[in-house]
Amino acid sequence: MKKENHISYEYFKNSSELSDIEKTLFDRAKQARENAYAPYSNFLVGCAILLENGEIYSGNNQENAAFPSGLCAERTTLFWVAANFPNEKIEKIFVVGGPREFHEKNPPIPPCGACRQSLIEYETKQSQDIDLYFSSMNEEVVKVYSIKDLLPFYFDATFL
Ligand SMILES: O=c1ccn([C@H]2C[C@H](O)[C@@H](CO)O2)c(=O)[nH]1
Ligand SMILES: [Zn+2]
Repeated sequence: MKKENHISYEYFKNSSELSDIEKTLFDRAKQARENAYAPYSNFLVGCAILLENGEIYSGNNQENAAFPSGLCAERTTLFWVAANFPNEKIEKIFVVGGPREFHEKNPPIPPCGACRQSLIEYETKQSQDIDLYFSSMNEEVVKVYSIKDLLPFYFDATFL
């Protein structure tokens, strides 16, 4: 039996199409990207997280001379938020990435597989979907309505 799994997502040609809170998140993620510690890849990523209490927290990728010891912007920010506000639900996450020397053609940067798995953990835990936006510096934005849409057949605690 063949089955299909489709996802819906939103595409913004330019950030001017975003709502005010979305623009704020985009700005915060871009600011955080400036402080990324990425001397090895020169690929800078910023992330901003909106909690249900209205607070916004941001972070960026942190690399290491021992390459696998570094961490992506999404998990750096997510783990800090989860460590400090374990009971606040996450409403929206905005990710902005691209090479240090940015080119107009650089596409929106989606979270890597490991980050998708970590993000799923917290979406499942809070029993509320998270809007995830990802963009490049050229202002094109993709929005998905749940982390689950980025990770079909995801593994979570229900299997344990
Ligand atoms: O969505 C992504 C993709 C990559 N990176 C980081 C990891 C590494 O530091 C650099 C190059 O992969 O970008 C992120 O932070 N988030
Ligand atoms: Zn990642």
